[in-house]
Amino acid sequence: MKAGGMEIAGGGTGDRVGTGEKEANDLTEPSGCSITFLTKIQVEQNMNENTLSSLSSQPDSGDLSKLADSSDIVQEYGSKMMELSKKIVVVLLKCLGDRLEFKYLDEFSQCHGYLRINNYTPPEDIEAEGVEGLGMHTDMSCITILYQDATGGLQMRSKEGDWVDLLSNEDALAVNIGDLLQAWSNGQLRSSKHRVILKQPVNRLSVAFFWCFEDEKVILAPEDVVGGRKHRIYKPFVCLDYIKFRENTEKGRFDKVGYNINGFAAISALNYDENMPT
Ligand SMILES: O=C(O)CCC(=O)C(=O)O
Ligand SMILES: [Fe+2]
Repeated sequence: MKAGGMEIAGGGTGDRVGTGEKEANDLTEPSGCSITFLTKIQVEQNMNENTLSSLSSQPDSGDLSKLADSSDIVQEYGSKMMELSKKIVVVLLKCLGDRLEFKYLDEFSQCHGYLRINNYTPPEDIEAEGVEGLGMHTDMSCITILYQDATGGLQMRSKEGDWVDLLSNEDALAVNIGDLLQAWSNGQLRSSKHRVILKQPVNRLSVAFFWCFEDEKVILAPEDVVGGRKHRIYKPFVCLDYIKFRENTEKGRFDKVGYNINGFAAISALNYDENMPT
């Protein structure tokens, strides 16, 4: 589908909101990274009880329209997110091993950024336990940097399987590891399961910045990133193939997370043990 002059993968729960198509509002970063800004979003209606809806179907959502129209602001925000993503990945590489930030930063030099503005409209007669705005999923990115407005509602799933509220703080950004980095790090960095629960009868806005490897990149955990497991738990795969896999299997499945990186690239069912990142 097309929205705002850009093609959008409608209905995906992850981050693939733009295609490789270059459009007028692409920015090329000096480092060789590029960013695609989506100034309008469109997510298929009725994917999730009509709570997550498109910008274009919400002409009265003043804040969102203003944000989308202010392309200078959107571009500046995207550029800052690109810079921040690079800084975050340096920290993550340092955590993975001594001097790995020098050795492997180059692997991320062609990363793209996608910006998605999510607008949630809950029903007026919302019940106390709330309504699901976005079902449990993992992001397909390397990392996602997320802003949520004061309404709150973002929840992370703990290792024990409990949902933990990520309290809203308009001065803070949340950072998620995505599936691509989970695979690249041989599962040492875990892609977080998350969802959105709406508890208040007010519109909710979030801005998600997805930082992703280039489509054609073959993802294979480097030898000294493989870590304590001593063997790779994911077979090599082309980034775009995983994105297509998710798009195909998730259409209409906002509430399912079964089709994740483990299902796509885990080397064998034997790897589905308690140590397997899920
Ligand atoms: O709206 C939120 O807080 C979360 C959005 C999200 O997880 C996503 O767009 O992938
Ligand atoms: Fe997400």
